[in-house]
Amino acid sequence: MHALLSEILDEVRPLIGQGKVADYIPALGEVPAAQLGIAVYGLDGEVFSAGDAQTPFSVQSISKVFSLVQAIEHSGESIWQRLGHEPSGQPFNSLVQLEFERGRPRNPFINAGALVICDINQSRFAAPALSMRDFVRRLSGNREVAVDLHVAESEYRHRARNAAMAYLMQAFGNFHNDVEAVLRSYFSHCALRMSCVDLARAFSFLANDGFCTHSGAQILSERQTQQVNSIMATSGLYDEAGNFAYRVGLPGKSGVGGGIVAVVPGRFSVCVWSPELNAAGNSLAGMAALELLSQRIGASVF
Ligand SMILES: NC(=O)CC[C@H](N)C(=O)O
Repeated sequence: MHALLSEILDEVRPLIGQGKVADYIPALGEVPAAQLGIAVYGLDGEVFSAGDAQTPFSVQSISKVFSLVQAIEHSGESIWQRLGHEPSGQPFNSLVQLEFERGRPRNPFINAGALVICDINQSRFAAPALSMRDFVRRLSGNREVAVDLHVAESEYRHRARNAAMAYLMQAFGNFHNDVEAVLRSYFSHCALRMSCVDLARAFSFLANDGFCTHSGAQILSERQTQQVNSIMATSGLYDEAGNFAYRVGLPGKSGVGGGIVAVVPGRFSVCVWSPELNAAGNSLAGMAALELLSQRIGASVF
């Protein structure tokens, strides 16, 4: 597996230079582009990795999965009264659909949906940012995981679009807490810094019927795990979810920090990272690497 992963990275490395590092959040624009890493976490606890797999990066929208899992754990099925689980077919930060659909986001993996999930969690946790940090520390087994305060502050300073979504939902009666406080929580989740190894490990329970082997905890039921994976498969890569299903064929979730996590139920979880993005905001080399991995080992769920 180590050899296969190195081979795949060598094949996709020439793509670096063809994408663009996200700079609409200025602090993210400072990340050097020429980085590439991959880690696979097998259900028996074995880790395989290649390239910059130990380098922490900004998880960004990958945190939307952790937020959803926390919301399901603490608020259960009732969350679906506030948002849907349909693909949006729109960019992650789109506002148009939200107005047409009267403030009810399509799914938890676009920004509007993640903000509603953060609003739900804000009502449950005294210190949502700390609860999230501790949750991902447990899931990843890495007590060093921390929030990059420089990125969180940069996101807050450039929050206009996310704030517009949250206030629009408030106007429709679908937002219950102070918008600025929820935005702070949301940005601190996005600004968590984790490596490919951390993320592959943290997602392993989704490949294992909800059971996290290294912490010995049942995080979600088997049924809830299938549901989260189904939403990743249909909505995890925004308006490119169809292309990801076609090319990679796995439940996955991307972030504008350049990370993409995917799970192969019953086998392993994988995280790939390269900061340059394509037009849909997904890692260009990362998508190509996952496509090759899925093809070579026959991992597509379809
Ligand atoms: N797609 C992403 O990773 C977007 C997350 C980013 N923090 C934002 O709100 O814009």
